[in-house]
Amino acid sequence: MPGFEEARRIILANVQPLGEERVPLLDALGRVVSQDLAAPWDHPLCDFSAMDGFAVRAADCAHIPVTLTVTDYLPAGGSIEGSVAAGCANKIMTGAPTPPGSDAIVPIEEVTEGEGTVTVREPVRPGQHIRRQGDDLKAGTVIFPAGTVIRPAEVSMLASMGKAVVPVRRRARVAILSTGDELIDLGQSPTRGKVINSNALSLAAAVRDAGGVPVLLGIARDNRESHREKMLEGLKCDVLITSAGVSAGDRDLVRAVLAELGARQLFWKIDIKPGGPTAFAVKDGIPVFSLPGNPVSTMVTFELFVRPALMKMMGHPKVIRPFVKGVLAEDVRKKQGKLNFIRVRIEKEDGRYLAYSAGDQHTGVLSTIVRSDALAALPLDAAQVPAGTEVDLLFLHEVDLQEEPR
Ligand SMILES: Nc1nc2c(c(=O)[nH]1)N[C@H]1C(S)=C(S)[C@@H](COP(=O)(O)OP(=O)(O)OC[C@H]3O[C@@H](n4cnc5c(N)ncnc54)[C@H](O)[C@@H]3O)O[C@H]1N2
Ligand code: MOO
Repeated sequence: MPGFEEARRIILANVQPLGEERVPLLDALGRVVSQDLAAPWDHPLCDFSAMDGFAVRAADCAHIPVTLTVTDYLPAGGSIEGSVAAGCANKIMTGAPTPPGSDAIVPIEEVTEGEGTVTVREPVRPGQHIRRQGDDLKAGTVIFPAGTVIRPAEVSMLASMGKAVVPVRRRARVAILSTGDELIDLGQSPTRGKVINSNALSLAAAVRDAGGVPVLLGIARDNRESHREKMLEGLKCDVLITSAGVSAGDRDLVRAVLAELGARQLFWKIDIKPGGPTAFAVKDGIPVFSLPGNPVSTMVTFELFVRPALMKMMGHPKVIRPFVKGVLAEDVRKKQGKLNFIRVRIEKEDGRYLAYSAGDQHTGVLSTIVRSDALAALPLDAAQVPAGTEVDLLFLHEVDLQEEPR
């Protein structure tokens, strides 16, 4: 039986980046560049003024104050015809190309304007307040190598380089299959013994949150035919996730039917809690995650195993959320012999993360995961972990956000 890291290693060794597609720039947000992208031109395209003021010849201003004749006006986006002769200046606005002849910009605050003249009052250094052509990027250099994640800053750079369409890794299409005769669809009223298929929704939300595209297959009933039919449909996607039917029950058919379909099982059961019965298989290159049905186990195993795999498939160079050190704020009992991931609330005290149990840790208890900020990894061999123990935390969301100041 693999442990947590070994199971994740096996999974990541068996998934590969998906193909690429070209998408409009804004749709590339959060996606990963699939080919090196070169700059088609210099950025900036030409020398330009970084200040509202006057384009001058620095040599004319060696002795200040000096009065120069204003021969042109160059607003950003306006005339680019100006030039600066000896003893002259052009009025220029931020962003306008610097006129030939000039080699410095004097900000408006450092001059006195007259009738067709300008008097420079402060010393002038050659090159001051001029942004140079190609300072940011030279034509032909790689703007972003393949593997770059596109965030708003990358969008800004790509837009200024004229990249209206960007090659990116495909989003993973992830088939989600729930199994079980007790399940009913969202929208139906539950009666005793029936359970709304919430796992399909929590998994779909998690897939979308990871940047993938969920494909909801509905419910496979507890018979081989129903499993087979739905699984064959799911195997047309990039990934298949099944929920439930993977432990030791008479009707736990998931692994058996996957085997009949020719899926190669790489492991079943992991030395962790929750998520012990998780299985992983591959069918013709399609990874199949069989997650335990208890709703919290489904969500936790998605975070631990499926999310990194989806990230790798979608081209992300970094796929593993790191553990962050924290301190257990209270004694916790745990199952010995398994790495336990308990749901915790986090408070910050003197710069340290303090972890409090978020409540009942049974894997059917949703209110505990709703209340929790992180999972705390409690070591394999312990049965009781005392308050004050340093623990690894896996954050489920941002915890350091602050309220608006009053
Ligand atoms: N004899 C053993 N019994 C169990 C073991 C074991 O090792 N030996 N493992 C336990 C653990 S741990 C877990 S976790 C569960 C996982 O079992 P399955 O994955 O086979 O899931 P089910 O038994 O079908 O369902 C468990 C639980 O989750 C509810 N469920 C299922 N699907 C959904 C869904 N789509 N949406 C919402 N809730 C769902 C289901 O009604 C059950 O309550 O097995 C233990 N047993
Ligand atoms: O390990 Mo099960 O996944 O605890 O609830």
